[in-house]
Amino acid sequence: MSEMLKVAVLGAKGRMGTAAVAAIGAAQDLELVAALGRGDSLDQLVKLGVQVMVDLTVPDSTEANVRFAVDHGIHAVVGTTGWSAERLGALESLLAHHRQTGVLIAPNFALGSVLATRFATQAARYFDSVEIIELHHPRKVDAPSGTALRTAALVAAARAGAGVADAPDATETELDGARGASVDGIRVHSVRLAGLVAHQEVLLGSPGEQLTIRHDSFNHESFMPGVLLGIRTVGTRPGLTVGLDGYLDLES
Ligand SMILES: NC(=O)C1=CN([C@@H]2O[C@H](COP(=O)(O)OP(=O)(O)OC[C@H]3O[C@@H](n4cnc5c(N)ncnc54)[C@H](O)[C@@H]3O)[C@@H](O)[C@H]2O)C=CC1
Ligand SMILES: O=C(O)C1=N[C@H](C(=O)O)C[C@H](O)C1
Repeated sequence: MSEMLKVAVLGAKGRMGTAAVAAIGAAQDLELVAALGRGDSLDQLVKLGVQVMVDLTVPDSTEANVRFAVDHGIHAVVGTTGWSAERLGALESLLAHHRQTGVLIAPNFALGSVLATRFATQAARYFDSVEIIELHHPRKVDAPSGTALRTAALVAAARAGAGVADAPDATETELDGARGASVDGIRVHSVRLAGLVAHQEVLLGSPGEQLTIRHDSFNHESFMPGVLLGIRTVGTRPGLTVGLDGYLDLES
């Protein structure tokens, strides 16, 4: 029997961390050797011989956690939000000095969400207008969601690449925030509502028609197949991968 992969979860007592601890515990090829919370020393990762660290913490902590992992040759699977272009650039520079180490930054581990973002990116060039509505539980600390930021960036790049004009919008006066946030020119609206988990709609419109691409996560289990895929794959993909789609064969 091949050796089990030694895995640590950071943020183990949070909503995602709790689900990840259960999913890893149930996987026969993975060994959960550390379940860390805020204030726990990362030195334990080294002492325990952790091979893959899963970061499910908060935007303020994740960068330092991942840099520690990379510095110690530990692969990292990251679901935490807050990875700006600047942070990603700095991480790539660090990884250039640690060529065997892999990092996956996955704004969303739910396979349906990854597909929805892909479909929206494919559709974006064919419509005059695109806007994104993301809807989450009210305990979420960041807005817009990491998924919406990623979707907007990909949609904007697809439209720019195809030479699509800006979406029509005659707004002259606006109450602050009424038109949402502009992410690379794409309007993103954030809803926080008790009872929700994680949901997103991409609205695409042209005269006389509308296409809506919606994804719903109804619980945190929905993210776990993606987390497990990330853990099993990250060691075979040195360098930085942004988006779980990088580990999926979506072209066939
Ligand atoms: N990529 C994905 O599919 C998903 C990503 N997320 C993201 O994952 C992150 C966590 O989300 P939730 O679990 O809902 O949050 P949460 O607030 O329930 O859990 C975060 C946990 O991390 C702990 N923590 C904070 N700093 C830490 C540190 N330095 N070391 C260890 N633990 C630390 C907190 O004490 C808390 O227990 C958020 O950024 C969220 O947006 C959430 C759901 C899915
Ligand atoms: O905080 C959450 O809950 C989620 N965060 C991620 C995001 O910001 O996109 C992923 C998912 O939407 C749930």
